[in-house]
Amino acid sequence: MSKCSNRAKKAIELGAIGYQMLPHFNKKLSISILKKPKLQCPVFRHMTTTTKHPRIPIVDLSKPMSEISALVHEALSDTGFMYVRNAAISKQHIESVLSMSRKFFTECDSSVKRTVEDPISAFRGYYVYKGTQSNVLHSNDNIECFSIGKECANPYSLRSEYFKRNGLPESIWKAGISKPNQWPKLPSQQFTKEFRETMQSYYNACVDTSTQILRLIAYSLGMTGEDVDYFLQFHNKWDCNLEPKFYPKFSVQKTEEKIRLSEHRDLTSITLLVQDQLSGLQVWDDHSHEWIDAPLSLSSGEGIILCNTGDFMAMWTGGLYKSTLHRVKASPFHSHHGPIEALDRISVVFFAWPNHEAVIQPLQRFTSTSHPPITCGDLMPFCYNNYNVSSVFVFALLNYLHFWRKKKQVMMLSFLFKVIILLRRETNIAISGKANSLNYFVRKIQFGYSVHQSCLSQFIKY
Ligand SMILES: O=C(O)CCC(=O)C(=O)O
Ligand SMILES: [Fe+2]
Repeated sequence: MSKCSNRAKKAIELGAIGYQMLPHFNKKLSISILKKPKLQCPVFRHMTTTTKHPRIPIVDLSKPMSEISALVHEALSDTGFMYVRNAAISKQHIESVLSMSRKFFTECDSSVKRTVEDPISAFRGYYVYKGTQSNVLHSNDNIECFSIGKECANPYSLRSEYFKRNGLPESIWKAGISKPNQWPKLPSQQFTKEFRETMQSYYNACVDTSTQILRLIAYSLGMTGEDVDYFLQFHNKWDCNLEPKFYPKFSVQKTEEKIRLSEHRDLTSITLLVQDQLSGLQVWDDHSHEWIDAPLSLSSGEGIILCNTGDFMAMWTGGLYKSTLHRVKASPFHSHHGPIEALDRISVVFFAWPNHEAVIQPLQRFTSTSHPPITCGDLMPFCYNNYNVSSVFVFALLNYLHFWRKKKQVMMLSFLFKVIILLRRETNIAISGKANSLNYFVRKIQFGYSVHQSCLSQFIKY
């Protein structure tokens, strides 16, 4: 595995830039399209064996920070992943959020889910996406999601500062991007109430846990006293996202490994994850060039959760704390007769983001990396499905020109193809009654362009 021919490397390099270009297929992958992954060989990654690895340590949050910070530093600068125990999320929290999510996904029929459908994927409501972006119709990689944001009387206030500062009229962002949580009316009143209470209380427990971890991260970077709250100032609105996911079960014909969610990095400060099956999540290990299983079992008797640092933490720390590729693999079991079954799976993911208007700059000791400051909200549009089309369109176009100059023919064609798809989509949106004003259209293009400019200069070297 360590050997990667130059030809393969080159091919990967070409492929890597355009990788996961369409954010509406997988919305958390945005930054991955902006930087060349440091990874050597995605093709070979698929060929490697998978091993369980002791390199993801368990950090006990009940211990003093001085005792655990070295372990945190080691884990986050190594794989960017660690398990935490004794967090503000209890075992009961985990059990109830997993069982409520399972109940919602498996017992509610599509008519109930449709009432909370989130067609523009603004991260509040129910939606389905393809985890591997496969174009094969029968590919079983649909992932059902139910997403909630911070529950508050006026969710628009969470992002208004950012959007006003950027001169975007409320009509563009208010109804779509900053909409309230969409709570489903479930088959019984009891279920409806419990579902909502469980989700909200789990969200709050995630906020408390993220607070603990962000302080611990600051400490592990050498900050003491009041400075351990350094990262909290950027998160004080807790405008984050909680997302239970359902990976349906399916039959596979061959014994080949089946990926259910493609490799990606998270556009977060930190991500917190629980899953209801022992296995599924895998983490790419840059040292051994292998996928590491990150098993996570409830049966361990403690409320252990998996935490990883995302792109924002990597920016703050000049890449010292990693934003590492990870993916979800199916857990197949062999029935004595008939085909192989891949088990269904529930995971609940909490994406902790900074406030939209928060300016992200490397910490002083990492300023040699000299990224220009960028706000969190500048990057988030890559996550918004509908809203974001122009940003992606402009991005694709500029990348296309960039490659054209470098005479990278293969990618040119691929980008051209993507540009055509996006153009078609954009035109449809502009023509449909939803966005019939030229002003809206032009604004989106301008916004997309400015996002592209800042992102490109920010991440191309990263
Ligand atoms: O479902 C999982 O275990 C992982 C999900 C994930 O990585 C993501 O949504 O970013
Ligand atoms: Fe992820």
